[in-house]
Amino acid sequence: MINACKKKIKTILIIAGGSGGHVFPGLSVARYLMNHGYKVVWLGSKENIESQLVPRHGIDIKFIYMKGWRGKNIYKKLVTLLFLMFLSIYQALKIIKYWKPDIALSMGGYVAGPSSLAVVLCRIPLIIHEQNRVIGLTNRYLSFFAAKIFQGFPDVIANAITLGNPLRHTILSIPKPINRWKYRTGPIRVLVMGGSNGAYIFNKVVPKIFEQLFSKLIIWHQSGEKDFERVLKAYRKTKQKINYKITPFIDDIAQAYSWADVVISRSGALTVSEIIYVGLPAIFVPFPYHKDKQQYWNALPLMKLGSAIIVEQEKFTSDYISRVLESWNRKTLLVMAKRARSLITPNATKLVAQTIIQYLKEKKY
Ligand SMILES: CC(=O)N[C@H]1[C@@H](OP(=O)(O)OP(=O)(O)OC[C@H]2O[C@@H](n3ccc(=O)[nH]c3=O)[C@H](O)[C@@H]2O)O[C@H](CO)[C@@H](O)[C@@H]1O
Repeated sequence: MINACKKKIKTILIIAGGSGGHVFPGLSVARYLMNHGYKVVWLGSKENIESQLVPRHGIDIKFIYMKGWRGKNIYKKLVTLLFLMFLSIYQALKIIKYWKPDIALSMGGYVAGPSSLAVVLCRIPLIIHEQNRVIGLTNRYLSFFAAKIFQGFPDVIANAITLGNPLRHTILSIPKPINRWKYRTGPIRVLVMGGSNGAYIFNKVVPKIFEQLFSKLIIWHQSGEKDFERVLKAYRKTKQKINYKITPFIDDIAQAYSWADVVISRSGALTVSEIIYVGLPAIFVPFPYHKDKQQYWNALPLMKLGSAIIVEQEKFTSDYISRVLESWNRKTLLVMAKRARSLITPNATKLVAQTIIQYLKEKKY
């Protein structure tokens, strides 16, 4: 009798893995849902960023084995992919049957395909979220099975709801550019970000830019774990002891954004959304190996607005970027920062979480 009266806490399964661009927005939504009395569980993969980050937020995470399939031999690739696909769907099915979630939100990454198919096979409603300005292959197929489709930017998927990309609450509380810039003097502060794992091109070229402009710049360079020592050596070789800081991964990215005058960055969907929200001028170098050029499309509206420039990777040389940086001062940068903020959208974390909550209420799951 007592049990029958007890209200069951609804469980939301989040599927996201591989890189920050999928995991951080998932964590933002998870935090909101947990603060509103919902239980969140997570499916990811063991080798990636989510295995460390998610448990730190008090969320139960389980893993499936799924990898990317780059390689030259097409048959080998296909057989490996099929084998991995079946294995990971089987693993996901077992986990889902154990957790019995009421709904699943797939934020993408390698784990998204098999885990979301397992969700559909278990007849659990699936919501997918596309962060980029072009739809990825996995989401293209999953969209046929999804109960709802959310998108970060408008006009990407015909029947999707545009809710924006969920950002971390620490980023949402950064003051506006005009207030950040108010008492700022001294060299221009350049934040270098290569997506979740650092970018080799920045690691190779930016120390040379620093060598050319060291009296005019302070650099905070996110190198990725793999290249950290090499990048540190490259800066030390410049014989300058001050005005640079190298970090493999910046945990408190809000602090870095608040500090920066300008960002040199890849244009992953989340970084672009964060730069818009915070209001920061940028030099974007899109990841050049995506067939759909998603990072170029992510950055394009900012270039059109005049708050950023897009530099293709082969044109990212120390001479060219030094010239660009020298042509900017704090006054020009503030104008650019304000332009970026004109693309700001409402709080996507709240919108995504509230739409899920509403769906659960309407369907009485
Ligand atoms: C190479 C590749 O396939 N990249 C894709 C990947 O990007 P990836 O995850 O690398 O990049 P995103 O820009 O989307 O997200 C990076 C996230 O990590 C955070 N961060 C980064 C560095 C750091 O030191 N600290 C930190 O917190 C950023 O603030 C951001 O929240 O997923 C994105 C979202 O689908 C896509 O748009 C990208 O094209």
